Amino acid sequence: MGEKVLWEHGKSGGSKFISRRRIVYLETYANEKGNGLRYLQMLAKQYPTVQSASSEIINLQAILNLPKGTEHFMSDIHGEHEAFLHILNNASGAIKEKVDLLYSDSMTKGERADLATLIYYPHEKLEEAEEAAVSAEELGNWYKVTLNRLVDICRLVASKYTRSKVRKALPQNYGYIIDELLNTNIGMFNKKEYYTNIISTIIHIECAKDVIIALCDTIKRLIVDHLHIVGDIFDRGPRADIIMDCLMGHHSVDIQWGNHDVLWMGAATGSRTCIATVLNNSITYNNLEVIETGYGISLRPLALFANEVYQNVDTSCFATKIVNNNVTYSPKDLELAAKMHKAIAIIQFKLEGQLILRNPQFHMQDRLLLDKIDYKKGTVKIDGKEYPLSDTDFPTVDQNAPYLLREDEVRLMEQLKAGFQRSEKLQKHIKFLYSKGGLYKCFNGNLLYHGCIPMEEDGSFAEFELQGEKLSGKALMDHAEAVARQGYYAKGGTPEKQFGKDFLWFLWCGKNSPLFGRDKIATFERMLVPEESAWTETKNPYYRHAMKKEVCLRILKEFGLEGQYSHIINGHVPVKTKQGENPVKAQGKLIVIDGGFCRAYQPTTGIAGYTLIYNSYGIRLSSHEPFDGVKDAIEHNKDIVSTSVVFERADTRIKVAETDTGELLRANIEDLKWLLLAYKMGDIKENHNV
Ligand SMILES: O=P(O)(O)OC[C@H]1O[C@](O)(COP(=O)(O)O)[C@@H](O)[C@@H]1O
Ligand SMILES: [Mn+2]
Repeated sequence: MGEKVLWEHGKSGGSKFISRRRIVYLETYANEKGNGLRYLQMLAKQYPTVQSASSEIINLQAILNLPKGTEHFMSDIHGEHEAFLHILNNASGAIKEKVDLLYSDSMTKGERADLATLIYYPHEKLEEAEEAAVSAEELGNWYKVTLNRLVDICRLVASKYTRSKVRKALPQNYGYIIDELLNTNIGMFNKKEYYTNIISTIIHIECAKDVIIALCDTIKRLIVDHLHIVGDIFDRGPRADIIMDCLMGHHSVDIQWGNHDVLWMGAATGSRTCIATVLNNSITYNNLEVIETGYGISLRPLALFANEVYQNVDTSCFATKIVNNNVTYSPKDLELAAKMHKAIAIIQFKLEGQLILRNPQFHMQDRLLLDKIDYKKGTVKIDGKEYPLSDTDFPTVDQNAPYLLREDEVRLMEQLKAGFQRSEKLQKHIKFLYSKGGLYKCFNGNLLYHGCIPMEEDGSFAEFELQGEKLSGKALMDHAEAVARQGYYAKGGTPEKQFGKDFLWFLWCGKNSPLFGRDKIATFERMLVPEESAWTETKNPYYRHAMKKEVCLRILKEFGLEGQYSHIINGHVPVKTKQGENPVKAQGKLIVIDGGFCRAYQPTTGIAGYTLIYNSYGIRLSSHEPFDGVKDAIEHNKDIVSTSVVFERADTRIKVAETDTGELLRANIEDLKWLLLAYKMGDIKENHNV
């Protein structure tokens, strides 16, 4: 746009020039923006005077020069709410870093760890301090020292934001006091007494604890500007619902859906296939709490059905996996869980078969296994090869119509479906996943996705035919996301809704789906075929090709990203650190940050996984030790951030101007300048009465 010329010339003024400016303004602005004037009129409602528009320009221009806000990346949380909250609290080591920065000379290592833990868990640590103090005086002194320290840390983390942004982030309670404390420099003339007086009054009127909590919350709120979740919030671990609640309360977050998340999205929208699979996954880990307590979905119908239909049936192949040794289950509990597990798994296999048969375009006919069972021989034929089965006692399977649900199974699924659809909490969480989530995200030069960009053997982008259209690369991701949305938002009972629901299941485990990235899901084999070679799930060629820098550059380019500071940030695949695997691949272009929160996988990975921090100094990768619970973390001041490596350092401190927000702010500044011109031209009148 001719904006630059316009403003340079503007300096000289003159009536002749005014008319030229007016022509340029009408031509360029109205033509380029279409309805430009109407847009400016709307903008004028927010900035009704020359003065307000000018102030905003100055404000935005100043923000461009501030350091870039910190981004925090987490992935593959898998229901481990305690570990997740812990890493969110300590911002992958970023809080400890600030404590060390300020106090490494004046406090011991242990004291600093104690202070950091207070910031993570203020309620618990305050109780501890209260109990430890021998007198009110000692406690008062502790409050005083702690309040001063927390204000210093808070001031440090607030220093890279505008005062207005900090003010908006302050908690309602005590926000005004914290604002005063943050902005009072005790070195300033006349202010020392004022400052110390605020602190002593806080202690005197017995609200030190509340102010400490408010300060700790403010530090945690300001330390990270934006959170990215690279998928797989759900399944395996105990309470994904608590994680979702926490994300909903977060000030700024985006989510790239993982295969486990879309499965839950499908279940919430009423796909019976997804519901059966969600239940199978949960019962596999004997984790019914998330369903019953978290989402208030009663499993009584399933328990009754399983007890009746699977009363005298062999369920030895369906014993649940117990990962958390702190919980003990009675043999009766375990027996019932195995029956429920078998009942729902068989329903799942039937419904999957129906879905595959009605969607030949998914090319998943090789997963139709219930009709490949030879009950006499006790075998199943998979890809033309016969395998012995460890169980053929399937009382509800009709050999002549193996994919048909029995009437009691239909009734059961209707009850369960109603439970999923009527769970207010689940529906709220899934809506949130739709509003904050997507299949991928381009953010400040990085490309984030959970699984893969499907590829052919030769490394070219794999083509999928979806609803008559051949799609690959970015177009595939965009289309797939649109269909995933259709599954939730299309009108019930329509073919669009049905296809959308089926497609959510396809995204979960479909052949080479961008979220799953494997040629098949071997749930059937893992449960029923003892021969382990049948369990192999072959990864999409992407996982081989993406190890090369040039391939990553090609992927980034496909998504419109290039340059030294662009990376792919991937989840989904646990990094086997124990076997010497490095999360940084393709000469630094690909970072795999499976958070490794999942306890079941920790013995294989060797550590609990990785998270990423991207601040104004560059990118830092943190590795984590397994989390042993909040109690242990508090008692031993555990950070669980074992090592933190700077993986890429910026040459100079990165400013907001260089970020996506910077681009947006520049566009806003430009619009506001046009608005100023419109005021000056008289096309829009100022309004001083607001
Ligand atoms: O180890 P589990 O919980 O039995 O799950 C195994 C299944 O999970 C999957 O790995 C998918 O989950 P991820 O997205 O976490 O990898 C399947 O490929 C596999 O069949
Ligand atoms: Mn995954």
